[in-house]
Amino acid sequence: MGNGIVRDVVAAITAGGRSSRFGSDKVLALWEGRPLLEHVAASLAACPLRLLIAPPGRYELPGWRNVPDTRPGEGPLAALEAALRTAQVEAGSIWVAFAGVDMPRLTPPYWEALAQARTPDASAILALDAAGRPQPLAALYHTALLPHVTARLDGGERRLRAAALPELTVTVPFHILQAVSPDALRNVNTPADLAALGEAGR
Ligand SMILES: Nc1nc2c(ncn2[C@@H]2O[C@H](COP(=O)(O)OP(=O)(O)OP(=O)(O)O)[C@@H](O)[C@H]2O)c(=O)[nH]1
Ligand SMILES: [Mg+2]
Repeated sequence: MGNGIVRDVVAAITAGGRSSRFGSDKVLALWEGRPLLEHVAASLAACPLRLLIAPPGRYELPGWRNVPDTRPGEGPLAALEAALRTAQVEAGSIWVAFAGVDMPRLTPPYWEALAQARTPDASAILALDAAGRPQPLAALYHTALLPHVTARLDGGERRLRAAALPELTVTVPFHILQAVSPDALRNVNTPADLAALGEAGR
C-alpha cells in the first residue's frame, strides 16, 4: 500500500447486505469491468490480514478470509463486531479498516490519510464528507471498541454511526481526503449511483 503506512491495519470489507435499493447484488455489479467488491479490495490489498464479512460461501475473493456475521442480517454495526472480534483473535490490539463493498473509489492514499490521523488515545478515525458529516463506513476502528460495539448491539442499536465514541474519535477534513483520493466517499446504493461514478482517477 504505497509507502506501507497501513501495514499494521487489518482490512475488513462488509458485504452481507441485501442490495434492496440496487435491485440486484451490488457486490458483483461491474464498474470499469470489475465487480465493486474487487475495487474496494484493491484499496486494501497491502494489509497483511484481510477479512470479508459476508454469509459463508456467498463470495470468493482470493487472499481474503471469509468471516461470517456474528448476527446475520443485522446490518453493518453487527458486521463491524464480527470484524473487530476476528481481528482481535488473530492480531490482538489493532486497528481495523472497515469498508463497505459499494465504495469503489476508495484508494490506498485514502486509507493512508486516515492512518496518519491516528493518535494514541483515539479509537475511531472517520472521514468528513463535503457537508462536514462523519462517515462511519470507510473508517478506521480500533479493537478497543469491541466491548462498546457489543453492548450497543445487545441494547438494540443497529446504526453504524453508534460505533464510534465521540470523545475518542478523530475526524479527517474532506479537503484533505479529496486532495489525495478524489470522490473516495462515493457510495453506490442505486443503479443511478453506479452510472454517476464517472471514471477512475478523475
Ligand atoms: N456483513 C454484513 N454486511 C452488511 C449487512 N447489511 C449491510 N451490509 C453491508 O454494509 C454496507 C452498507 O450497506 P448498504 O449500503 O445499506 O447496503 P445494503 O444493505 O446491501 O443495501 P440496501 O438493501 O439497499 O440498504 C454494504 O457493504 C453492505 O453489504 C449485514 O447484515 N451483514
Ligand atoms: Mg442497508
